Amino acid sequence: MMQMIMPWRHVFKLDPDKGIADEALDAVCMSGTDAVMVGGSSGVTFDNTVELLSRIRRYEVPCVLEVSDLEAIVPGFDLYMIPMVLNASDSAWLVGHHQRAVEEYGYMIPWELLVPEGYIVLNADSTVARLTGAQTQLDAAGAAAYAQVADKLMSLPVVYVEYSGTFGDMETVRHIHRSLNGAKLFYGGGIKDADSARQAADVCDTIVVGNAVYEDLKQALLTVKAIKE
Ligand SMILES: CC(C)=CCC/C(C)=C/CC/C(C)=C/CC/C(C)=C/CC/C(C)=C/CC/C(C)=C/CC/C(C)=C/COP(=O)(O)OP(=O)(O)O
Ligand SMILES: O=P(O)(O)OC[C@@H](O)CO
Ligand SMILES: [Mg+2]
Repeated sequence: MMQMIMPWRHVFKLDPDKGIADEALDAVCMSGTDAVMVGGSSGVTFDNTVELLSRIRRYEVPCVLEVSDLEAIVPGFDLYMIPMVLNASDSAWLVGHHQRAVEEYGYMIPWELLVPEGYIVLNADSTVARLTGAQTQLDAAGAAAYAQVADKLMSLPVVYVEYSGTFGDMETVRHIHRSLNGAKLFYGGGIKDADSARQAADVCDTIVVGNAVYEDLKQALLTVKAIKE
């Protein structure tokens, strides 16, 4: 599974809770992005996830599910990304829901398709920060320390710096990137055009573009070419 995510530089994240027209979905899937990630922090259900997956499956682009709800785990994705929120105030978001999922799914879990992600949530004003009670007041060294726990103590393959909804502090992201040995660094939050995509791509391994797809698709599509030139 690491072989699959290693070369990713660009990912579009689509939210099953948000509608997307066929034409827009076509543009996203044919954009040259490395993968489409399906996920959101609220309103994700089994039905809206199945519906989105079946539409994306008309295309060749890799399609992965970022699991956020036990009730919305749908078979048929290429990979399952499993967020573990390192700076959550409640350990349910670090390992609790995960323990319940493993107990429930047991032997049915295709472990080779699971990719754990060490999430560091840094935008206090985001749904995911509120949901998980994330301790977002971290300086660069504090955030990098979480990243090193994920990378060096927990051997997680991915660290995900999550500024969902706002463009983050790129110096913090650079600092985190430099502190990693083995883990790949994903960055998401507020990337909405070519310029913000280049800035973020400069300081991480993989950029994730979410809300921009729904807010200004034309600009969102420019993020692919911008970082692949
Ligand atoms: C046969 C078969 C396919 C079996 C399935 C195997 C499988 C995948 C088993 C599950 C194993 C497992 C360990 C599952 C974990 C279950 C779980 C519920 C874990 C909790 C995950 C978590 C920490 C969720 C919190 C929210 C979060 C971090 C979501 C990630 C996505 C995110 C941050 C989206 C941004 O949200 P958005 O809505 O876009 O935000 P804005 O409103 O700001 O835009
Ligand atoms: O929606 P945006 O702000 O682009 O963030 C992308 C992604 O990191 C959300 O989980
Ligand atoms: Mg979003």
